[in-house]
Amino acid sequence: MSEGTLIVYSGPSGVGKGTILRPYLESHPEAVLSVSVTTRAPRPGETDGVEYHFITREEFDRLAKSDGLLEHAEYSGNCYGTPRAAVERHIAEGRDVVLEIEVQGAMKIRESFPEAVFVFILPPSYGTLHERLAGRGTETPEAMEARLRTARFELSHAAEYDYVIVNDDVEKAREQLGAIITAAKCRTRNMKKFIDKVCEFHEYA
Ligand SMILES: Nc1ncnc2c1ncn2[C@@H]1O[C@H](COP(=O)(O)OP(=O)(O)OP(=O)(O)O)[C@@H](O)[C@H]1O
Ligand SMILES: Nc1nc2c(ncn2[C@@H]2O[C@H](COP(=O)(O)O)[C@@H](O)[C@H]2O)c(=O)[nH]1
Repeated sequence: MSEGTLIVYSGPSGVGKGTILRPYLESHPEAVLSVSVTTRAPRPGETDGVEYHFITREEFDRLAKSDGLLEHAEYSGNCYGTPRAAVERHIAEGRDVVLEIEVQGAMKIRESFPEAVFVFILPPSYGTLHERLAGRGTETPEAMEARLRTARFELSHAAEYDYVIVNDDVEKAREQLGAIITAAKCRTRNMKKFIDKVCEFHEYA
């Protein structure tokens, strides 16, 4: 069995990452979204263990110290991290794993998993990003300002990703994401074990 593909998926808050990704996950049961741990409070409608594992700062520090996180970062005053065990298990089982994480964490994954595929979602403009975040209505005005400030830093790192999708049209962006993941899964570096096995078979056939 070939290993699954690790997909690192980033973009500023409110750009539409969740909106684009959700249907992909629904129609690709072989792909899983890693459920991060966070110290931020749940938003209305969020459930512990579904969108995030909501934990205290003490629990977060313990996990980070015991090497239980693949990466972690601070974002807008809260801590976020990717639980290591579930990701490693899914990849070994041949499942694709999506990490929806911010830029600092993505750069750490780049060092530890250079074979991962890195996708960044861009808004058509900064003004549109503002409108979408405001339209979602989940943030206080202060939190929204902080997220928009962070967005400038994140946008300055977009060119370091393998692929960039401009989310000016949800359907088009969804198609592009599907095409990128399909192509990434065929890369020789993801298929190396499989290729080696086929070559071995031919030697002895
Ligand atoms: N192409 C689009 N055109 C118009 N509105 C959009 C588009 N894509 C997403 N939206 C809207 O923008 C808002 C933010 O989208 P979403 O919650 O998916 O962003 P996000 O990047 O996942 O944010 P966060 O990182 O904060 O969770 C939502 O209200 C969504 O309906
Ligand atoms: N470095 C990490 N970033 C993460 C992780 N889980 C989520 N995130 C990113 O944080 C921001 C804010 O998320 P929100 O749910 O509060 O809007 C967003 O960019 C997420 O992609 C993680 O495990 N590590």
